[in-house]
Amino acid sequence: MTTFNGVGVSPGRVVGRVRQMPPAVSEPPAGLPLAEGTTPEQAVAQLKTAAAAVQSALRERASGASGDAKAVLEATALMAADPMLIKAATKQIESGAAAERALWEAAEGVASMLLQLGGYMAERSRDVYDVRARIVAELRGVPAPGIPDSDEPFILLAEDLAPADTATLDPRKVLALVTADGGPQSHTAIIARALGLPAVVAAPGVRAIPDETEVYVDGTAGSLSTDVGPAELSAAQDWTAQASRLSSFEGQGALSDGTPVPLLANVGNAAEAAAAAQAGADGVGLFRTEFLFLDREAEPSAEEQTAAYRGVFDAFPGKKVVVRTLDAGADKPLPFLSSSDEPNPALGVRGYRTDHYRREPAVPGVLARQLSAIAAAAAVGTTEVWVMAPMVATPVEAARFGRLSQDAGLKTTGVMIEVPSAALSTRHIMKHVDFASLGTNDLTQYTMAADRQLGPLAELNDPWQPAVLSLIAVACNAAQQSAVGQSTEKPVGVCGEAAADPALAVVLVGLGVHTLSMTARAIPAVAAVLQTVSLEQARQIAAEALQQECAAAARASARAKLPVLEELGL
Ligand SMILES: C=C(OP(=O)(O)O)C(=O)O
Ligand SMILES: [Mg+2]
Repeated sequence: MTTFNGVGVSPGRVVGRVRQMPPAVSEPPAGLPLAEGTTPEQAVAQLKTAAAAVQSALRERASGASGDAKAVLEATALMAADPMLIKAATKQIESGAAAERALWEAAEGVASMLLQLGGYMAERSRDVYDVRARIVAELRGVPAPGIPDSDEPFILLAEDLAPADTATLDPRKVLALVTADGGPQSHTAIIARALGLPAVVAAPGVRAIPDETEVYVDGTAGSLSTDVGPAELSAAQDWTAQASRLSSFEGQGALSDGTPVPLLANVGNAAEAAAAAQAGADGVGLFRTEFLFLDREAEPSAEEQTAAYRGVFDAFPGKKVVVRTLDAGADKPLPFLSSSDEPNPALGVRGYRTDHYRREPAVPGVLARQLSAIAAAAAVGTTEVWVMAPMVATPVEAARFGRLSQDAGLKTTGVMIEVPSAALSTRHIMKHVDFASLGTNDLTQYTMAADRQLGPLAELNDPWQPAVLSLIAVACNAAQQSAVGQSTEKPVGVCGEAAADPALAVVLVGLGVHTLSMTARAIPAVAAVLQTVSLEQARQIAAEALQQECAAAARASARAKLPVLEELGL
């Protein structure tokens, strides 16, 4: 029997056959000449045949897809036989370059031209890079990059998933995700939870499993086993039955004694907001606004921003939507805001810092203009709009952000507590803002000094680490202390992935967190577990977890007090 252990990041148990994600296509060496014995005419013909094959494969996939995936595939299929691309490559082949190198350079030229045009055209540069990789793979006779195509549902094994891969990830085809790399806060993990797919990350060795091998994946335990017997088959069947019981949620999040715990959604655009409202979310606890800014040459106009924010607000009339201002930095550089030359992007000019600690060539005022656009969108309709800044490290920054927001006409302002210094300064920070939201993804990476993207550090990058729980406790206690003598306590929420772990959700509430925001998919399971404990019990469970020496012990101590997890297969 062979078992591969990793970190379980999305619950569920399935049995299925695996498909390996092909490796990324490497760049053909610069100056690679035509192969001996190949004429330029032959190379051009090979290129055209490869481009046509890629186009028809993409068209076929598009015909079987729907929604966003269909649109992505159709746009990419069109690009595969783009005359401009083929013409530019032909020219290079005629001057002696190998077809794959010629295409690589031609595509670079087309993509940078599209990027210069900006807006919609700039977004098409992604399609150019995608077809380039596919045509080069076809010329080399290796599998096409990206999610494999299959008529049968399969378990996807990969190194890690890039954001672009997930656009074509069809949850009806992919039964589970297991990656050799990637941490609990990686893109793979976030997508798996959003789609409700069982997933394991940081499981070294799984890339050697041959395609079509039947395996059992346990996304709760974080394991993959090639030994599939009656016990595994029945565990998978039980999960399917339980999953359908946990697929919907109505009403409001609350503990067994009636203590309300609003369950909010993390969203990134209007479509996700509509889906979250449908799933019963009580509002939005984290609206990530990056989607509008990434891959853009210039800052989006006030009108465009206002329309995009309205799209999200409209999904939650009369409810709360917490908008997080732009969180970009050297890891996601924007030409008008940040530079890409920092040695340590996670510790650099990121999030709120891009406003106050701005460096050339960034333009000033991006944050103030974003706040005005949010205020303009909030002025119409009944949505209760709150704003918060990411990456705030000091009370002084919190005060500056509060003033900027109020100047823009926004009433309820807050900050994310995702840097240890902010957690330790909560008492002072709360004097300047109306609420705080704990970003446990970054709080964990900064507390543990462990890059959240790195699979090998997954054990450190675990929000169950007692040091992380201690900082959360410090922040919650300080928020409570700062309310002494006041009529109401300023709310402290959690909007990191920790909120989506039902056992950790209980601990967070026990530590003093008021609201939990997560991917909408996770809400039914979190709601089901929260309603089995009283506030007093949650406090005891949290106190015990806090006493433990390591993440595994903290998790085990909480789980032992929550028998409902076992009953629900979570
Ligand atoms: C919610 C968070 O923000 P992001 O994942 O977008 O950095 C966090 O850091 O926990
Ligand atoms: Mg963060």
